[in-house]
Amino acid sequence: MAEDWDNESGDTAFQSQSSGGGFGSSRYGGQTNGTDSGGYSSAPSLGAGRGRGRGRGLGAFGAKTAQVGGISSSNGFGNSSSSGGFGSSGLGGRSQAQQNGGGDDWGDNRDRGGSGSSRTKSFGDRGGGGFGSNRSGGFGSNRRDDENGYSGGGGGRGCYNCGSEDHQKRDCPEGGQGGGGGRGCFNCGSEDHQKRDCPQGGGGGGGGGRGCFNCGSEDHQKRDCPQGGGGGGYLVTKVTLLHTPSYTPTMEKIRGGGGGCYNCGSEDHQKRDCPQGGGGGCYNCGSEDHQKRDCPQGGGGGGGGSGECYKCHETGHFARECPNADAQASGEGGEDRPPASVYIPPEPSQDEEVIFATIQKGINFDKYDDIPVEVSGNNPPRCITSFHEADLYERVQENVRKAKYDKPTPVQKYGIPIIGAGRDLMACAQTGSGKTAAFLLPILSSMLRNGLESSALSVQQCPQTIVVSPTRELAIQIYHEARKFSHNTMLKCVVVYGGTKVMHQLSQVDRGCNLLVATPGRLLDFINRGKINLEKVQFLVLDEADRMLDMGFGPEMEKLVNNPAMPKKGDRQTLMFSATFPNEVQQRAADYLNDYLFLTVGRVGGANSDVKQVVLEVDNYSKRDKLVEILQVQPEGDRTLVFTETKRGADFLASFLSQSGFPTTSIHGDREQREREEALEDFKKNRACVLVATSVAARGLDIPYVKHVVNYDFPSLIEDYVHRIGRTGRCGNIGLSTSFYDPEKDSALSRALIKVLADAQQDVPEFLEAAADSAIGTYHGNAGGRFGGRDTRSGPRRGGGGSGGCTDGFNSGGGDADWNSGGGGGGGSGAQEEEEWD
Ligand SMILES: Nc1ncnc2c1ncn2[C@@H]1O[C@H](COP(=O)(O)OP(=O)(O)OP(=O)(O)O)[C@@H](O)[C@H]1O
Repeated sequence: MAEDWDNESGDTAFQSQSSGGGFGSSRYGGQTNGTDSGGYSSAPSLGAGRGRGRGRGLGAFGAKTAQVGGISSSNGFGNSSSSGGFGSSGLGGRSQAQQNGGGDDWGDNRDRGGSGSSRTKSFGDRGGGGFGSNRSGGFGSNRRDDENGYSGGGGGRGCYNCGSEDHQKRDCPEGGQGGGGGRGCFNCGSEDHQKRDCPQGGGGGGGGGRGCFNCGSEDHQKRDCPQGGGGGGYLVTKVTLLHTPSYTPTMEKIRGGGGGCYNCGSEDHQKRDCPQGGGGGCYNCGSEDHQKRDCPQGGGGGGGGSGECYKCHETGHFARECPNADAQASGEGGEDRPPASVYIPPEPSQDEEVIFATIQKGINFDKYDDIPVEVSGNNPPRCITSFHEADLYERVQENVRKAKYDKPTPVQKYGIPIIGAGRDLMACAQTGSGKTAAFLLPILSSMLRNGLESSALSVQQCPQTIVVSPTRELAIQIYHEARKFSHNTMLKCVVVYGGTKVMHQLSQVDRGCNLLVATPGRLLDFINRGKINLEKVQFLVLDEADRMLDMGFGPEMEKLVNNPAMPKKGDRQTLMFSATFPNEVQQRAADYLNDYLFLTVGRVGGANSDVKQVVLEVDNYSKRDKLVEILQVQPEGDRTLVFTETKRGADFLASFLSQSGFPTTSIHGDREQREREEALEDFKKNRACVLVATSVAARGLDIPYVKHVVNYDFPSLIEDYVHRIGRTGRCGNIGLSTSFYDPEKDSALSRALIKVLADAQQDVPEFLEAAADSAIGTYHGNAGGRFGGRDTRSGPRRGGGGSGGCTDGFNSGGGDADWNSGGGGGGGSGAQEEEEWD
């Protein structure tokens, strides 16, 4: 589950806390990654120094053309609140240097960068260099001819020159000295002499630039610099990973040349005098019991000491007490991954046109009415047929009109009265069919009618509604929907999610909070801080509920519902929504629900039938060509969303597509939150017509004009497939999905895929049938009987209680025998649903 997002091969090498030096040196040399396009590297994944020093590094990037330029993490250098985080960066690389001379520009800047800088030539061309720390801790060596394109991280003991643990640098048989472990001269790159003998003169240790590392002048050395000495570095301030040909990252010196404090950035004092603390305890493991040099965990790079937790980078606790540790481990949508969250999201628009902007209904919107619906459980209320019948609060009704919702979708027709009647609900309806409004409209109406509780003056906020979402972007989207429907009311909606500055979001909550949308890690953090109190919760909503209850988020949800302040089930309303609900998750969900109704629109876990599904047999080596072929015939203005399984794969592909003439951006869990939001915005605004994404964008996102979803890599779970292709074909619009099926890798899902295709009346290719015949396993999905075809309470061969019927003759029971519809009103038997293949 979470591994889609955060546990990717190739990244793990960078993640060891104990080995990650504070000086996160990184290099993806020009040709090392095997792409024609030269070495694009995923900046975050290059964060060799992600360890103690949080130096994710400015990702090295060797691109063939200068315009394509290098994208890299915004954070590496000079993380403002940490002494660490000097990510050595190599922008340039062999091909850039050779073809464009582009390396010079970058190199000049970096040469002056002081700590963490390295010479242009060092990367991709010569290796060498790669650290130049004059302060604490780690280093990352960049070795020449490193075909894997990476070396660094440093921080270990042993020789800083050749990396061997058998000796120290001073005894290194390979010679070398000064900063960086390269052979030959660190100043001019020649292998004929050492830097001390360099005829071109040369700088001090660490980087080998000429002249002063502080101010760049060639007239003096750093130690004599009239501007004072110290660190410095460069930050990529333009962080949008928009791989357009015209893109050029902007470099800006931060903490430039200033000696000053490595902890808080102030130039008034040194780190040791920093009033903000700064590194009590061990920089390696965070313990206060010892210093880094005594750390029993060994390793350790530089950095640290910011007073923030090393795991989640929030203040107020150490890593060992981190309340977000579980969320970290689970890899929630990239939730709370380092580096420190300093991002302040833009204020939402007050412009009504923006607030009420929505996807236009498509030609199949009215066909929603043909989809069979079932409600099982005790005494379901009657469904509604129009918003007028919905008994919405007047202002909410008005906002529904402004949003141009003139008719409810099935999940709204059934869901709104169920929630309005105070019942718990587990609702499953196809992607893009309006589940968000199905829960928001009755909740907002109820809150407004029954009185709002929060006060901007309270130290603690007691929201009456909590909506949890598995990804940050989905949380933001739900928040905007809540704002839309509560427009012109006193009701206060707030969103909190990881990757953003904690203080900022605390201040948002302080303004008053009736409805809180949140990702789990940040929510639990705010609860632990005493900022959010759950005692007034009336509505607890789990959007993408099956995801929220699976192995990844299950523990967080457990903590949430078991919080002593949370009203017990029965005293709160618990509402769960998703397009997929595997049986085992349904069973887990039941623990949180009280006498709930189970609403299904269409088949549980079925794909949206407005999406044409094409499956192509494409082996790994042909995927790129095939994708280009597809994009070449894509009509102008259409957006294409391409899914890969790994974050690094997403970055490689995004870079490749950009260089192939398709403006492309990417979103995944290793990107800064600012980058993620900008990427999405670029895609929405068509500045990039292709978005390459991992599963972090698979669920819930409602992006206009996405006409085509491409599964470049097949997902590992059939539910992910259903959600991914559901990013198109929304709200009655027609969409297209193309999935590359690699027989070498994807056969385990062949049967589940056939079922999804057949259920949605799609063509099943012969190669897939053949694969399914020989596939091992008989389950629909790889977890065994995952697709809940019905309410699991009903047992085999039993229909649910059926709904009370719908006045417009909705097929709420006793419908098409193919569907597991309950007997109308009074229960009765429905057709047997196939839950498993065998
Ligand atoms: N009754 C309606 N009339 C017109 N448009 C609607 C209506 N209900 C929802 N929509 C629009 O349909 C789109 C999809 O809605 P929503 O995002 O709630 O779908 P969803 O079922 O939650 O999808 P997913 O399963 O992907 O999360 C949105 O743009 C929403 O504004």
